[in-house]
Amino acid sequence: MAPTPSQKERALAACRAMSSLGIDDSKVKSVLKKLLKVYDKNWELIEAENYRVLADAIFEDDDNMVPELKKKSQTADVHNTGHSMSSSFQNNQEAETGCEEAQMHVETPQPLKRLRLQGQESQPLHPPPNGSPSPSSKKLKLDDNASGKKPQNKPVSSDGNPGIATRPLPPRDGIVDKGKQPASLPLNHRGRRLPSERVPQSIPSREPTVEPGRFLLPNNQMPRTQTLVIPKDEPIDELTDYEMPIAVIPPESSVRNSSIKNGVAGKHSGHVTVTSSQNRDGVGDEDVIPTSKKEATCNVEIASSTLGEVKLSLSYGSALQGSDFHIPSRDQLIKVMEDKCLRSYKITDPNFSVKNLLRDICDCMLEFRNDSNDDSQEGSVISSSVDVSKEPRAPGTLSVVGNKDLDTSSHFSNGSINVKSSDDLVSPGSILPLAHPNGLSDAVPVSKMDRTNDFLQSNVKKDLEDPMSPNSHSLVVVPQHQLTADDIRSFHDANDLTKGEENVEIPWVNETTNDFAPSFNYIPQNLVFQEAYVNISLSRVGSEDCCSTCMGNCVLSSSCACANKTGGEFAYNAQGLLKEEFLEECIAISRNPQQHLFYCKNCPLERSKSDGCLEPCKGHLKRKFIKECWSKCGCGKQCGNRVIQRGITCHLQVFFTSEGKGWGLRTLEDLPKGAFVCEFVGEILSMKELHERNLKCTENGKYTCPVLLDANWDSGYVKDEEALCLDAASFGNTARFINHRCSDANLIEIPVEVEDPGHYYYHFAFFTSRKISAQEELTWDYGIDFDDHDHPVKLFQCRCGSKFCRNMKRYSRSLRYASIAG
Ligand SMILES: C[S@@+](CC[C@H](N)C(=O)[O-])C[C@H]1O[C@@H](n2cnc3c(N)ncnc32)[C@H](O)[C@@H]1O
Repeated sequence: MAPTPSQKERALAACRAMSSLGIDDSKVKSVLKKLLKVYDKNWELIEAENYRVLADAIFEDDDNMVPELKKKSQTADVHNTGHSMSSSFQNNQEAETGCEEAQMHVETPQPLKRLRLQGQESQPLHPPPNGSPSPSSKKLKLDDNASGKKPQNKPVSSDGNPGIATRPLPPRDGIVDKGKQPASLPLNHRGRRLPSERVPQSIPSREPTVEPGRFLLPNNQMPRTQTLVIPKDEPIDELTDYEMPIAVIPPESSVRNSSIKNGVAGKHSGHVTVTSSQNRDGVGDEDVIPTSKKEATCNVEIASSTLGEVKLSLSYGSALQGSDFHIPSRDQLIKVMEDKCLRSYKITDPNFSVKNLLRDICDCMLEFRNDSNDDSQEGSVISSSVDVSKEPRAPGTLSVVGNKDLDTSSHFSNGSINVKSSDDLVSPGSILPLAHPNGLSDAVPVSKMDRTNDFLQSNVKKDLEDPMSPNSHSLVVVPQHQLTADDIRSFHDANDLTKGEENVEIPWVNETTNDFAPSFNYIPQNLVFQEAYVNISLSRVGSEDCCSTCMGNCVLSSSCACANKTGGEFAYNAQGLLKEEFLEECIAISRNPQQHLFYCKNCPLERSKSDGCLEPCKGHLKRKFIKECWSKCGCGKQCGNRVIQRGITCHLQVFFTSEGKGWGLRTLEDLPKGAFVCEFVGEILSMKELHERNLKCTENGKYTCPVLLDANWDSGYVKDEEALCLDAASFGNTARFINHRCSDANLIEIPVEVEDPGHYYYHFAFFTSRKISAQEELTWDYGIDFDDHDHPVKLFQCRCGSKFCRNMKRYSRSLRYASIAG
């Protein structure tokens, strides 16, 4: 059909727009013709977003030219090949409509779906002029499921994430004895350290340690975590001020052929990754990760530090170190990149440039600066750069460090792009999570940036060795998934999810998925939520409840009033470990609960359900208590009968389990039998409050993580506000990560009386039930009866792996019955 004059004008305008992209008129016209047909002459759609649809169609047509030609030659139908729409477009249409005619009636957005199958997520969306649905926005919607976004493997977490089953209630044989969820403070058996003595110990680890916050891919893929790539043993003081590294763009084929992994060049390839992760001895961890040529990949990292730095780092593996590799000029690089953006990602906006893109990425990241970061110290300037291109062992590394005012116009020489970076110093403190713009990899590098203009070796070393150095601010891993406001608010420092609340740092790592540690508020001590009555007063501590006449270390004496309350003997020996006999008794009670149950006449748990019909008590475990010395005692703070009060002293790590249990807790050091690990800390709730929370669980998906403090419910009528539990779902400590294991768990929970002689409120402390090796996961038996579907907390399918697994038995039993019945 002959175009009307206005159509002609529009066609000319389209040709002009496309010619600015280097596309010739004949090509434009042929594709335009098809588009008009498909869009029923809806020019607005074609003109929208600077002829984006048209450009898409042309590029796709080009992309498919070769297969199309092949196909046509096979079918001996070669005419019009150069003028057809993309073969995939056409083939799709043909498949869907069956004939050319039908294409005319296809709804306008439909072709767009096909036209934008790849990499369109990040393209700007502008509504079309006539207010009709934007092709791109429509496309985004349509492609939601096909966007290639990696589905997030949601961790099972007790903090309210779906899939988290919490709550261990009492168990065995239908008897409710305790419910629990992990959380809490780790203390060490040798826990002599005072809270004030926050001197870190070195963390012995036998296995390759995983840096805090690092995400590692399974199957021996390379760790994503990386830091400044600094050549080992390489004189860093030769690095040029302000020069930003860069260099090496691998041949197109190399990039294309390499799967995007988080390769970090290692010893074998001559690369060394130095991270700022440090243990408490202040010794910087160095992770030298070898990578084979086969594994050589490109790796994209984006990170920021509390100093307001933004670092973009592109690195390439060893395969690129061939003799024919050369560093391109900046102009070459930018031209190739812009061409690639145009061709591969269909970015047709004339305002687009790679430089702007880099600047925008840095700006976006800096937008995440929080309030504390805004308290910048005036006058301080960070300008740092590393010219990695000078580093013979790390050729292939392209890094851009950006600050607020990224100056991409800086000089360029000898194959390096130099970026001046500067920003006001940001007060140290919080670490900012940042969004990852390209979803390539989630590395979390940690880097030490010198405050002065030089990135001198001496300074680097100093920073790496001194965790208190003002420059020792870790950059943060940027996970692949989009961060929610919740993520950002609750982001946990990978080096210490306790946020400094404990005597020791407790890092977290995820070697399995891209998820952050769950969000919750870390509290080192139990806190009353609202209604719970916790009566801690000195006047309630009678002379029989304290050893006011003692001096020094009670454990060295034969007995005292406090020991009397623990059954006549101290529970701890002189080394601060549980005495064997005491521990074995506790273990026996836990493993044979049926023989140690009591039944309340008026069970607070049943009462809390308040559904008008009071069910009989299902039973609670009668436990052995430890009575520790406290403020009214005459002994000193160093008394050996004050173990759990000192808090966590052993080195623990939160990690993402590979067995489908979500996050878990493990020890980083060998622990002897009877050692205190941590206390279960959470909000202190009345049973009624717990019940109300549980009712809301199904609505908000946030499951409680409770432990009943029911060990004293046999003492008579327990008032509602005195029947307590601890919920660690929102406020808790490290113990909230301890997973359940049926029967042969390596931790045992023991009630400890410190402040309240009444035993309505007590501490719920975890001790090792056997020797535990470094790297072993810590577990305890929640006491769950997996057949009891009546208790208020969601059950989970147990993956404890124990041969005594109660859930597994039930499962296999039901299978057996099923097969008999069948
Ligand atoms: C207190 S939380 C423990 C930490 C939890 N894994 C997380 O990711 O936050 C208890 C929850 O962990 C999971 N869990 C604990 N032990 C488990 C086990 N043996 N098998 C499967 N899931 C388990 C369940 O979802 C349970 O509700």
